[in-house]
Amino acid sequence: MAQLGIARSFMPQYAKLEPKVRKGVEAAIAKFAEHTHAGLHLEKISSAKDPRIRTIRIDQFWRGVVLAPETGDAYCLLAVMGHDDAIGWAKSKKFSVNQAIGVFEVRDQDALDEMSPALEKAAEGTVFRLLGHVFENDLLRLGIDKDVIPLVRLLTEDSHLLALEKFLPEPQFTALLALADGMNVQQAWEEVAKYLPAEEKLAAVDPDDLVTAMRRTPGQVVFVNGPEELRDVLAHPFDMWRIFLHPMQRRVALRPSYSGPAQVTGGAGTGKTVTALHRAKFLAGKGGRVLLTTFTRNLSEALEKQLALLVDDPEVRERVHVRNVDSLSYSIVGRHHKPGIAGADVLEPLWKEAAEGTPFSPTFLEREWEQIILAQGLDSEEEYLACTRAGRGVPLGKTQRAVVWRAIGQVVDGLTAEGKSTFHQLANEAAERVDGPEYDHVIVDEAQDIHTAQWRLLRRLVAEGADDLFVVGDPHQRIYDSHVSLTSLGISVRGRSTKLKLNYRTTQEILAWSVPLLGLTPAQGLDDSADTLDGYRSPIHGRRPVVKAYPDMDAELDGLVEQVRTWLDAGVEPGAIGVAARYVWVARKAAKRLKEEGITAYQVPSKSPGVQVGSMHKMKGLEFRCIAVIGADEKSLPAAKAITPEGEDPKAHAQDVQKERCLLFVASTRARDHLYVSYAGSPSPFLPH
Ligand SMILES: Nc1ncnc2c1ncn2[C@@H]1O[C@H](COP(=O)(O)OP(=O)(O)OP(=O)(O)O)[C@@H](O)[C@H]1O
Repeated sequence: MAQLGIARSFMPQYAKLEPKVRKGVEAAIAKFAEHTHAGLHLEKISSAKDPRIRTIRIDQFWRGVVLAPETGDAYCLLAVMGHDDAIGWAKSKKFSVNQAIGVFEVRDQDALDEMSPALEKAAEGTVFRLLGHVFENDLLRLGIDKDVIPLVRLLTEDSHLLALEKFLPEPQFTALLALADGMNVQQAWEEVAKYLPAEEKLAAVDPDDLVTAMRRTPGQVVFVNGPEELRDVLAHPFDMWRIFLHPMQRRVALRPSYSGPAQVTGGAGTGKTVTALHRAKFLAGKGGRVLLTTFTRNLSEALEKQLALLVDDPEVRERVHVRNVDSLSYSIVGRHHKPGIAGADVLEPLWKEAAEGTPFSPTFLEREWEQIILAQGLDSEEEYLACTRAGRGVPLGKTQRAVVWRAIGQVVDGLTAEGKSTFHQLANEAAERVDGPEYDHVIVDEAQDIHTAQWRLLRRLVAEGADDLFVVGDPHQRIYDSHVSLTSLGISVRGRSTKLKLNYRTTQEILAWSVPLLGLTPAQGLDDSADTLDGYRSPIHGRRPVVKAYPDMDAELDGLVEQVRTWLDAGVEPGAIGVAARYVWVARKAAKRLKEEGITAYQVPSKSPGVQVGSMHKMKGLEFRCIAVIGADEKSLPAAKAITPEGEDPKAHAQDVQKERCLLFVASTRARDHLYVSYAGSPSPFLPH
């Protein structure tokens, strides 16, 4: 039986085929299993850049593109396209084994050849060369193909190098980008080494052995063993994350063991959740009981769905318990008594009343409670008087602390009288009530927004040791008040932290627009170190975001309706369109207007198939093909109500402004293909000028 590899490039094309054509493809693939090399009718292509490329007939119109190495009985299915496109695609590609790291690589040789004259012309006018300082031997050591080096020698500008990204294999492009960014050869090698196969020691690299190279590159080619595995791969062509992990994701998710807590960070859309899901499957597959937790219920529901796609074995699935942190606290406390949850209707008047007659605002008091008293689990006035108030911007003397303690006590008593608590109080109670570890592994997604009290609970749910905690988050997406220091909770991820940099969701154009929204303040990581988005990028390209100004809200909503109609007319499914606003009332108004115009729209989270409209907070962790961010005006972003006055607490003020920036960033980076931003009146100061 022949060995059959399916390439990553094949999947999105297969996903778009009509069911009838898919059947044809499946029948053609089945032949691979039945035949040996000689028995298959594979057509050679004249004047192809690589002599090993073939096509296979699916029907009159469709062709599969197959790589058939000269020796052995292995094939790789690379693409499925209409006849002419298939021939054009197949002719242009060249396949090779990376000489430094032994992985399988594809490059678009036609495109590179076509670029060459333009680069030569640009190089004629200057002696400067972007990579002129790098020796040829070093380029080869970094895995740059010797046939590519002449082109590299012509580069005079960063933009020329960036133009090669689409046509070069990723490890080679990464090496060149690192060198162009000013890294030395050793530093560039560290970037390339991220693509090293998982093998402990790389065997000698044979430039002609494409099959071994393919097997070493599971992010690009998956070999199927038998019809069942093939059926499984073909059953979910849209969900490539199930099978084709990036080498970094694979290394992090499938590492046999971490000696203690591990952390994965990375900008929006870099596949952190995907990595967490694979880690959960991996650990449960080894027999462990896994808690996979996240921030909200709709996020935990999304995790459940993805896990169902990823894990076939019911016994393994059974061992992964998916629960958002609030419902976890609720159910643990619920073992002892039925908790009552205090909403804003209860809390707001209590804080207002407590602040009266004190020099402090209700927000200041609430923050002091959340960030100091609940976060440190302080139970008595003595403890509060003696505690350090790291993170707060205004020092409080003993007398002031006594006033604050009394005011907060009044709120807590008010809640107790009503039989209610907040979720953070509940987390504290749950942490006290658990008898001991209930899981072997705890995996936390959206970790940046988990409150310290909730961390204490999570810490208690798993015994300290190897593979206890796997923490996944992005401090640039912090949209709540939790400024957690894992180190201060005794959770050290030192030496076990990885950053993902490649965005899988959003186009480079959307990223380039969105990242500056975050401003210049570096984000504080959960491990207390500054976190930057250096190297964060996307290989996908598309349209630039559109920013529209309107005279008033009515006109802005008309503009929204027009934009949503344009997307719908272009064939975008209603459920793949998201509309985000800073305020819930604006989101409601937008949904109402869309409905009045005959467009089905629902508030997020909704399972119904319509345009998904919601506040920016509700957009956390979700993704859409198209996003409209509305109400991005100066009064809404930052939202005055959410900002502590600078005079009251400068630190809290700065954190609040940053949180508002993050919100806009989160909303904008939910878009896969299109981002539309609008405002009425004056624009938010966060928008690019
Ligand atoms: N290896 C992969 N192959 C294909 N698609 C991937 C891969 N990894 C992630 N993706 C896709 O990229 C998108 C973003 O992934 P994911 O939600 O895991 O990112 P994230 O870092 O958690 O994002 P955010 O922080 O914005 O919530 C998803 O559509 C996911 O399916």
